[in-house]
Amino acid sequence: MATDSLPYARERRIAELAVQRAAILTEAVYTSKIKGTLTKDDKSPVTLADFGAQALVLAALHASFPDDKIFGEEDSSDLRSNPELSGMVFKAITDALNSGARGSGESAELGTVTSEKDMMDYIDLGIHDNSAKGRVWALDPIDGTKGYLRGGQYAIALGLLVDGVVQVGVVGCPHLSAEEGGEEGVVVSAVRGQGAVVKQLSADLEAVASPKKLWMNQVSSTTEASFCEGVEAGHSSHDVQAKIAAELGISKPSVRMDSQAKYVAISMGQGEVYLRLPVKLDYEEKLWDHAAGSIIVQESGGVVVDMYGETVDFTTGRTFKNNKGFISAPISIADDVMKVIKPIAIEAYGKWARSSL
Ligand SMILES: Nc1ncnc2c1ncn2[C@@H]1O[C@H](COP(=O)(O)O)[C@@H](OP(=O)(O)O)[C@H]1O
Ligand SMILES: [Mg+2]
Ligand SMILES: [Mg+2]
Ligand SMILES: [Mg+2]
Repeated sequence: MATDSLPYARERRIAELAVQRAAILTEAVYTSKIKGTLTKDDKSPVTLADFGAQALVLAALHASFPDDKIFGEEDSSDLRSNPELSGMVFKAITDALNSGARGSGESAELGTVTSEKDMMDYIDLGIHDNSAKGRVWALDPIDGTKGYLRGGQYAIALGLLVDGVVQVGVVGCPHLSAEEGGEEGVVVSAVRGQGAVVKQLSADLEAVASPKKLWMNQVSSTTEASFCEGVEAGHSSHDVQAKIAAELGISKPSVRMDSQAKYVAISMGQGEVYLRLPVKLDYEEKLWDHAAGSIIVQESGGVVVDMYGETVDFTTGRTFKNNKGFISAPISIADDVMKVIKPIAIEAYGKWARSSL
């Protein structure tokens, strides 16, 4: 029986279990032929698994933390106008809950989804928009949907903010291994001040007595580093990133990977620097794309700042209004990395001012 004695132990435990449960659904849909893909208003894709995973995780948060507010990436409007898709999502949820896989099955702490109406109501618990005050969860039910559809990496990412500061982060990566050649499927979690750990996604998560602690490669020079970046050229500027890498003296080619698996990979020592420079300055990064991943890097001995070296400000609602470009690096080289990046960012994008200053 879990004791939940440390601060945020219960939040971490429930978040891990909710992510594990959602991953049963996303993996089942991943291996099936029908993904129910739609294109959202911003031209990005969403699948039936994004909706299903959001319903399952928010049902769990509602059951365990009914007073907390939630930011969820998706909403139910596409399902309410599309009964066929809604039925498919509900079937995927029922199948996942009845799958017999580790983490499925009845649990009072994780709640349940008993009807399509229930499902849509849970999905719509994610509409909150004030991140500055109180307890707010940020969920990305599938981060890297394009990667998910391509057969690449994806993540289920859940963070908890308290008064605008991320305190807990859990990221499940069904296609990432903790070690080369190791079993695919990890769930990484972090609590501020308590470090980050990794478990197998297939494990009995509550029974893992001493999960492996994460610590980034504290390389002594940027020339020893390798860097990762997104696969999608529309999500970050591969050109600016290549220029930065050259200035840092990084000779190894970049590792391209979708989703917050990048944050997780560098936390596990698979690469050191994560570069995410904007393609266009008018894009506002989403809170759920960074909340969970960033605390995992910080708790693994890393630094996460924006491309001007500024602290990331999580208080501005569903999108970041005070930061552009996200950079992660181990503490050992973070200052050297930022010395190189800041002038390149100013040259490429100008001196962008924080909106609230
Ligand atoms: N123009 C853009 N610039 C930066 N990020 C973008 C973007 N358009 C979409 N994204 C975000 O990039 C995320 C995926 O990141 P990556 O490219 O590292 O895999 C997407 O998450 P979702 O897949 O959850 O929608 C989406 O929120
Ligand atoms: Mg999306
Ligand atoms: Mg995302
Ligand atoms: Mg998403």
